[in-house]
Amino acid sequence: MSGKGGVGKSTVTALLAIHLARKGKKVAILDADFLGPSIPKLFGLDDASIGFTEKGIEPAITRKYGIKVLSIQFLLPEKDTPVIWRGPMIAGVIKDLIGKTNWEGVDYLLFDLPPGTGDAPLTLMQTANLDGVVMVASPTELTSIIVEKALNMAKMMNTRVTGLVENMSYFKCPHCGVISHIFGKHRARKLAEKYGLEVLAEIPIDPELAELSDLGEIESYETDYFREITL
Ligand SMILES: Nc1ncnc2c1ncn2[C@@H]1O[C@H](COP(=O)(O)OP(=O)(O)OP(=O)(O)O)[C@@H](O)[C@H]1O
Repeated sequence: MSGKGGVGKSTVTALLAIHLARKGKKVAILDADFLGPSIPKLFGLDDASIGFTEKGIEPAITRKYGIKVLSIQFLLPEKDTPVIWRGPMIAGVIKDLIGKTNWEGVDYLLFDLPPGTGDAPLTLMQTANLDGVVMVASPTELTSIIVEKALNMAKMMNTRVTGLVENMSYFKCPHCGVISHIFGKHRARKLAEKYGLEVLAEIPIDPELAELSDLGEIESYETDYFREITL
């Protein structure tokens, strides 16, 4: 989850799923960002369809690492159909998708959430028996109160925070290799210290990552920024 939008939640969810899959784990992603689902696009699954068997909804499968992906996008009549739902509807659909999908054999189920502390994180924290929350933030957001609000939500809901991911943390010049902390240095580390949390990854701004994401080829992104994650 994240306090604000556009900080790279979906990108980080995808990179974390790839990290775990490369370690031999069976991974699934439930795209719970119904209003702005972007997980299918990252994996080139825009035109994917899902199946229905006696075991429930069968998610789409990514090409390279066999990650199971379920998104509301797969259930809409047209790609550009908006989802216009009030809170109780969102909560109901999240519960349905968790309960009625075939997650058999999956070691890790990741949820990509919409930004903020709204209905989707509330529903998951109340009903999904989560192992933890990965908080994603950009350096600029890390000094604002908004990340702390999200951290406090997890605390109030008795949900463990697995750790922080600082996205767009720095930029490494492709010509000379110099690292520039454009938006400030080690902000996640400072916040992690304050809350006794772990920094799971510091991910740079990388045009290659943006391009592969746009092309639906995020599984071809080779660099892994994640440290060992203990759940
Ligand atoms: N580290 C990065 N380097 C380069 N581009 C990035 C990086 N992280 C994210 N982006 C780009 O920034 C944009 C927003 O990322 P993303 O969709 O993952 O954010 P989000 O937090 O999930 O957004 P939303 O709040 O809309 O759900 C995308 O175009 C993505 O490719």
